[in-house]
Amino acid sequence: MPRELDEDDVRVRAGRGSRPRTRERPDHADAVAATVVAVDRGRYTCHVVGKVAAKAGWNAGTGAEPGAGSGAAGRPPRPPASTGVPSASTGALVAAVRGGSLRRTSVVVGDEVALVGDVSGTPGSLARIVGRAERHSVLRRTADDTDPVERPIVANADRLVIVCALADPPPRAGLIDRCLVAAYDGGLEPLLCLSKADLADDAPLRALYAPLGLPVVTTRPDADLSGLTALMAAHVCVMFGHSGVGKSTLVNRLVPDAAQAIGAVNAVTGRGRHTSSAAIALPMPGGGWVVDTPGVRSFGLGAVSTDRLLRAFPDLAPATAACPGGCTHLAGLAGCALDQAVEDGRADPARLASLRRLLAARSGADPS
Ligand SMILES: Nc1nc2c(ncn2[C@@H]2O[C@H](COP(=O)(O)OP(=O)(O)OP(=O)(O)O)[C@@H](O)[C@H]2O)c(=O)[nH]1
Ligand SMILES: [Zn+2]
Repeated sequence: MPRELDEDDVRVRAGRGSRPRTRERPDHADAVAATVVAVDRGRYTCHVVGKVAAKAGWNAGTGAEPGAGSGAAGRPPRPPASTGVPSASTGALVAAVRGGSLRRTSVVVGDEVALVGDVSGTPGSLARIVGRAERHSVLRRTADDTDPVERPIVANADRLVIVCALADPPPRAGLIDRCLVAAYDGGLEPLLCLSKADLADDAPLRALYAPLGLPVVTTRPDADLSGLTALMAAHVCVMFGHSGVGKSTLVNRLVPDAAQAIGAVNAVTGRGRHTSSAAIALPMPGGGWVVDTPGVRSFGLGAVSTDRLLRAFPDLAPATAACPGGCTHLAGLAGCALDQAVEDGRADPARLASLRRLLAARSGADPS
């Protein structure tokens, strides 16, 4: 796998001990570890979590992105260990820019980074990001389904909370399906949050998603959020959903001082939130983080392959070995071995129907 050189490589391979240190080749022994909580036009707001403990795992390269190869294997996903979830009680917020060696490395909300320079966090100070830890998950989308360029949105999140209103706006299963594909693809555990349960019945959507075995919770203004908080506590959770489904309302209930926390981030970047594309991580009072993302209309999946999606269905994937070459496994195709597997009782028809819905969502067959 290709890997970009990081600054450690540069130092080791240069091999000239007497070489004077320059601004480009600093000694990063004193780097501090931080988590990126907001990104705004080249400015990174970082939450300092302590000293960089070990150099292993810190690099400036992007070669081994999870999801693209290994990360989403073996679905359904296991709940991740909560170790490494930054605690809200530690650390200052520091503004930073990417160091030169990271110019071609993506850094997004949730990335763990190494900072040098002015890490005081005092107004006007600016630190430099000189390393980015390997990611264990990446939520990514493409601009549209024909766009092969993946754009990471959030790194290292454990859970994708797909927020879907039961009414106003009416639920769009197509968008839920696409979010599910992105979660399975990126190594996040999806959960479905059906909001505005005071307005409509949740039974049809629950029935639709039952075969996938994912947690489903409903929320409404007149009931507490204990079901949702139990699933989110101590995890890094991305909230995602169509505009108007009630995401901000939920974030404000999950993080009672959300407005204040967002204000603190804005004060650090000094720029204000860039609403069209910015994600922001906010610490939850009970531990863990909620990453709020702007409402979307669609979710491009141009870079997700059939094989990567199939890994989310370990019960069905083996049967596809008998498919004709290039089989898309969509319904109505002659020779798709998944139909035979259902006929033989080796596969659950409801699971196959769900897989095919996601495959169709991925390939753009669904207009959502
Ligand atoms: N009836 C009902 N209305 C709700 C509920 N949650 C939110 N709303 C209303 O739905 C509207 C949209 O809520 P927001 O929280 O702004 O939605 P959003 O998903 O953050 O929207 P964007 O900011 O566009 O992404 C507001 O008028 C809320 O008051 C709910 O559980 N029930
Ligand atoms: Zn097939």
